[in-house]
Amino acid sequence: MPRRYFPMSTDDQLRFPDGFLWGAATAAYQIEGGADAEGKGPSIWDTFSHTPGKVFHGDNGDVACDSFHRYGEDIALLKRLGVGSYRLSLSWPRIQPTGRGEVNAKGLDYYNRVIDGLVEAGIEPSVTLYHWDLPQALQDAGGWANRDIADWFGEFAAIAGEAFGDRVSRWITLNEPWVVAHVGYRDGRHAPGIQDPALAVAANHHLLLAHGNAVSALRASSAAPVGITLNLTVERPVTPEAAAHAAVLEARQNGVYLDPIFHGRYPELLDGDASFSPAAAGHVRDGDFEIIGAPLDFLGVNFYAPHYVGMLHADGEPRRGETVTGPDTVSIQPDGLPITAMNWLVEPGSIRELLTRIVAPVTGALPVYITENGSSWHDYVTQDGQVNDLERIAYLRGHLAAVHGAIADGVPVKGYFAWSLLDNFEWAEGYAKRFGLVYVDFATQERLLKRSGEVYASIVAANALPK
Ligand SMILES: OC[C@H]1NNC[C@@H](O)[C@@H]1O
Repeated sequence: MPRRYFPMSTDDQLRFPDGFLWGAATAAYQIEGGADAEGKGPSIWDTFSHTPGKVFHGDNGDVACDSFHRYGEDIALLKRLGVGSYRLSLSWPRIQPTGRGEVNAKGLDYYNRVIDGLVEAGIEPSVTLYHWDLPQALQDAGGWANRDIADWFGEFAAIAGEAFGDRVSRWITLNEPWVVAHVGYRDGRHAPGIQDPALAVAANHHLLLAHGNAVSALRASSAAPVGITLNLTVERPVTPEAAAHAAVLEARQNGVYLDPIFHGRYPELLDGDASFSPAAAGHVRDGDFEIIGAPLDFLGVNFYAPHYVGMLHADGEPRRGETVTGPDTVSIQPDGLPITAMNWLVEPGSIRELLTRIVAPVTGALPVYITENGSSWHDYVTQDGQVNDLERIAYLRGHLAAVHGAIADGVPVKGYFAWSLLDNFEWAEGYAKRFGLVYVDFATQERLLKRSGEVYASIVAANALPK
């Protein structure tokens, strides 16, 4: 990657390039509530969260942050942050209650209100078509394991493009398809709660076909740029012997999306592995890679933490900080690295490694947006009504400095969306894990800007990070 120098840093701060897009992100099921309001159909997360034992504390998204009613408050908070864009997602079953055919006009009305409110506030709507809340009726027809879903999703994308395409500033087809396929269909921790590797690998491929169909549908109905958001992993081997395993893990999470989209194939490293490669499992048909490889205008990258991997000791006993992950492999929590409330490592340099070692060699000059980055901590409101989330501030500063470094390395990162605007429904963790720049009191729905939100607002205003 050619090193490029531009006046990015003065003595006391790290300046981001002119026009760098600052944003904040949420997702429909995590904030809206209104689970059956105004014609919305059930999603797989409505079903899953109401299934005993699936979500911590029995939490569900029936009300969440009540953004179905309080989106005006959310827009006011975005204005307070001074961000240029808001990344929101559309609830497919709010727009198509059964996922196919009939369109719910009141569902379109809701998103028109939100999008119009953003435009009026001078905030660009960055819209994710799918952020995990599949219409239950489509899951009843096989969900992402049914190849027909690629057409159903293309139909939904066309409806969204025609309804909102004149005001949306950028489209993201899918959020984290790896999580959809492998957490939803392989280990079952997320909706629909299936544990079947064969269905997971089928879902992996059908998500990509759906993505390709959505790109075409959006191109036909909207002039806005189109991309996809992938949660990519940085696997760090702690010994030379673990390097091969680390490479396989990166192929299983990164390669199974980056390679089909940008190289028209699945990772060669997974050839013959039918439990991870859709090609080896026989799902690839003639013409598929032409659909999947539809040219994009940007790549969205979600990143939170690296993973350290090693080989199990000869005695078969995991050492302190090691968790067995296979017959001879372990994941490792290195001493001395902070961990968040989610038990994720805090290691800011890893986002720079992700962008320079994994993303840039694939995307080249294609614009990249950090569409999610953030951290969860045990936040609380002090007697004087403050949330002094100093750990989140440290995480934010560290990762922004690392993104700044990646830009200086020549990676064309064009924007950063903090995850998340609000504390919200953190999937299987329910409301126990807070990621927001804004604290939400779920009993009263009051929103309170945290110290990290104030710091983020000052970084956005300066387009720079104080050293
Ligand atoms: O776990 C934090 C976030 N990760 N990416 C997807 C989002 O929906 C999650 O809340």
